[in-house]
Amino acid sequence: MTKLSVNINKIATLRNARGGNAPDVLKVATDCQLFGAEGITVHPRPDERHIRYADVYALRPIVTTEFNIEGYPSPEFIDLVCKVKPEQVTLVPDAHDAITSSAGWDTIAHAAFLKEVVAEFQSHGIRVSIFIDTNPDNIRNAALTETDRIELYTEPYATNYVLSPDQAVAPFVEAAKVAREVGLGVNAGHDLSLVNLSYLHKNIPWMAEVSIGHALICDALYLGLEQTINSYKKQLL
Ligand SMILES: CC(=O)[C@@H](O)[C@H](O)COP(=O)(O)O
Ligand SMILES: NCC(=O)COP(=O)(O)O
Repeated sequence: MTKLSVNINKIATLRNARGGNAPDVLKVATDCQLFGAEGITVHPRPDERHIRYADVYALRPIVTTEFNIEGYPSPEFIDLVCKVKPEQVTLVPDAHDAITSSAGWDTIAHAAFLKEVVAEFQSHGIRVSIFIDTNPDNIRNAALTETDRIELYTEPYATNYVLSPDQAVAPFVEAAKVAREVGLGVNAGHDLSLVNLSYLHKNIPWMAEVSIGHALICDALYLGLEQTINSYKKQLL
């Protein structure tokens, strides 16, 4: 079964817009799990523009499913993750000022660094996943770091899906097969949505987890908009 981990970054973006505590990130995490999410993902960025380091500590006791913390393994990030001890950490090669994640690791160029960081997290009992594109050499080299899993960076799949689902998914199926051959678990994420998720899952049913944020939170707004407007109209009768 492929688990759904809900990325709640965008809830924090909305909260931060006004400086108060609405929407409440902790309540949203609790409710996501109540409504069936099998994990909660956060990606604290250095500028704390959405999830803050303090949120990550506060979320730890709230997340009773699987807590997945994503980010670039800077000394501050490593310290945070080792203290919070999530079930999983996903290593992402983001630049300090990245708008969002836009590439996977070059696991050949960064082999020694990744191996060291993977070992450090695993020594704290934390499963490690490496964010990666579909290049088979990168995946084979990821296995040499002794990471537990990889997370396939699915933005190219999402972009190309609308042109040709078959062609879009093909490199991802090949990549997931290589990962399976070398003993790595497969996660996937970035720009997955109601439009493209089911096709990816049909083609790679052995994915362990997908983490979805942006589209899922947008859909939650749209799917809830009618009921919400009705509720407000009733206040004005
Ligand atoms: C690692 C990854 O795939 C990203 O999708 C990330 O978690 C999203 O980050 P932002 O919410 O900051 O765009
Ligand atoms: N790891 C991917 C993730 O957590 C969410 O990405 P997105 O759905 O916000 O693009």
